[in-house]
Amino acid sequence: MSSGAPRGQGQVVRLSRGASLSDFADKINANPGSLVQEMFNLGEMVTATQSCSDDTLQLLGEHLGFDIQIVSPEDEDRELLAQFNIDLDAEVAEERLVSRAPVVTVMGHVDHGKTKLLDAIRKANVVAGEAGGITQHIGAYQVHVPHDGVDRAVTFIDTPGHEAFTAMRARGAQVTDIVILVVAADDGVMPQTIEALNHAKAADVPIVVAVNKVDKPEANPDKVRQQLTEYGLVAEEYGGETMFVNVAAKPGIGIEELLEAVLLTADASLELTAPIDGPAQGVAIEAHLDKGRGAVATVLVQKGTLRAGDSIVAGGAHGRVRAMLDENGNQVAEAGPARPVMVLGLTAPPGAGDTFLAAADDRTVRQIAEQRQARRRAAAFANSRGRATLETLMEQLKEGEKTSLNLILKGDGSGSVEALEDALFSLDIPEEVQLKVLDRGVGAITESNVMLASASSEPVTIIGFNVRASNKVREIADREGVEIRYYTVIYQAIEEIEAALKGLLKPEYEEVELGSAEIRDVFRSSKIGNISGCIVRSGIIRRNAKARLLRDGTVVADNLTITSLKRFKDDATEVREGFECGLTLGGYNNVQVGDIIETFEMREKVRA
Ligand SMILES: Nc1nc2c(ncn2[C@@H]2O[C@H](COP(=O)(O)OP(=O)(O)OP(=O)(O)O)[C@@H](O)[C@H]2O)c(=O)[nH]1
Repeated sequence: MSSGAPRGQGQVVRLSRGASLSDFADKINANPGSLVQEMFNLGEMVTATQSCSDDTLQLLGEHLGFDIQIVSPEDEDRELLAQFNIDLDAEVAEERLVSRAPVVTVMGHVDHGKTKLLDAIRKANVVAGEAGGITQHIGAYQVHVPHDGVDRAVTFIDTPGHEAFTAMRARGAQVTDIVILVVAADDGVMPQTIEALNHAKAADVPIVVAVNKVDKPEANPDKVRQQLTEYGLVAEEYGGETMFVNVAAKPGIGIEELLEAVLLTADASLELTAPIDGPAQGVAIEAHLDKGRGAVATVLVQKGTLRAGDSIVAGGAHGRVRAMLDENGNQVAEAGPARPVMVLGLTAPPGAGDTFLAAADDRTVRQIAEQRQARRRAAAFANSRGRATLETLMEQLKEGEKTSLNLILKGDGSGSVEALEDALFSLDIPEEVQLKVLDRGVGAITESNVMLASASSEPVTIIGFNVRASNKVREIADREGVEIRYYTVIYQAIEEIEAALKGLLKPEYEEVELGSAEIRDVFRSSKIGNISGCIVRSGIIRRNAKARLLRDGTVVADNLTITSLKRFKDDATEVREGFECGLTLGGYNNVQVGDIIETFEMREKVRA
């Protein structure tokens, strides 16, 4: 069947990642319908406006005789800047480089003392008599440390935890040079310690371990050292390369030693230099809208020097630097590399991790900002769904490509996660596939799991074993193109992964979520068992639909059916988001206030 789509003779067609057939059609002056038809002939049902995977675009391009070049958002931005003669990666002559302060992020398990440590570091450094002396939280601060008789600066990102770290990395911003991993000596290595460690490793950032709370009688700092060897962090005193420092953030003990360790680690493993002259470039750390002052953004200068009066663009915002303030609320006239400053004068708050740069004039920065905004709107519209899935893995294998299967495992108990991992690694894995588990942990699938997957250079699949992701986390996964697969029995997970590895994966049915409801009240009925009084949180709840019950993000019962559904006294077939209803789950009675009921249908999967 001929579609009337034009044929190319190897002409190059550049398409943005996640482009639709309609975008492709625009570039080759074709009717979008003709490309839909071509795809159909090739065995794929794709609509004209749906965002396509790289593979789909390549397949169609090859079929029609075009040389498809897919351009990433970062490349596009570089090209945009090149139109204004700006090259962020331009080589800088050696003699223009000066050494700069290391930029440090503090990560660790909940309550292990990240916030206290950041406070202690800042306090230890407040110079007596400094004007104002009132420190402000601006998202980052710099301290000065005497080191070998020289005054050295260290910059701290003042947002503890790995959320900010991964959010920035997901946007391609490498801000952190060193991670301080805080581990409480009375608690030892905990799940988020490992998570933080994995984030740092994935980013290839050296780690200094702060063994905190050593003032507590039950503190056991040696145990922390021992525990971390299992994760490849071997203390120097044990013959390894990682510096461990005992600290007590609350009374402020060991802070100087910790700063010393940061500088030693920086000097040993990093070459931290940047040009101090030239227009400033860097990253936005955090930003908000202030009633009186308008958009307020903390930026970290990475190259060049930022001055009051400069025209800057940060993400899709632009403006002229009206004033710059440091972490003590003092006005500063200029900020060089590794210096964080709060900037007033932007048209809107940029996103954390957005790059900023100073340019020649107001007109240039306005034009860059406008073009970025237009591009973001287009990208949001196309909502990239070019996701890597077990299915794509299988396709790659069929074509004999070498590939890797990267997983993050989350489960309802550490036993089940270990069992799953053991079973995975005992599979007969084909030579062409490298199986990697990037992270593992107990509990619901979190935003930070998704961000780690999204920031990874290779596609990552998150496996949820008896645990789920909240709607918000699911939305983020969709937006970032991260695949999440849920299982309730280990062998099913193993079977599917093995099938994908052997190129046999052919799931015929998929679960389509209908909606979710929260239990607000439980009524006991001697006749029909427990009735759950619910509010529908999303989608619809339908009678006879399949359901599962979640408590704190963990599946407590699966394979349930909504056997009766009522609105007030009347039977209902379905109840929509925002409305209340009463329902029963067959004979299942172990329901509690606060539980979430998720309902779904099994639908035949549309496959090429
Ligand atoms: N004894 C003692 N207590 C500490 C020390 N450092 C922190 N704490 C206490 O530990 C608790 C948690 O400290 P935070 O700094 O809030 O911990 P965090 O890691 O920032 O916690 P989240 O923000 O919840 O992740 C607080 O009650 C602190 O007072 C320490 O060195 N010694």
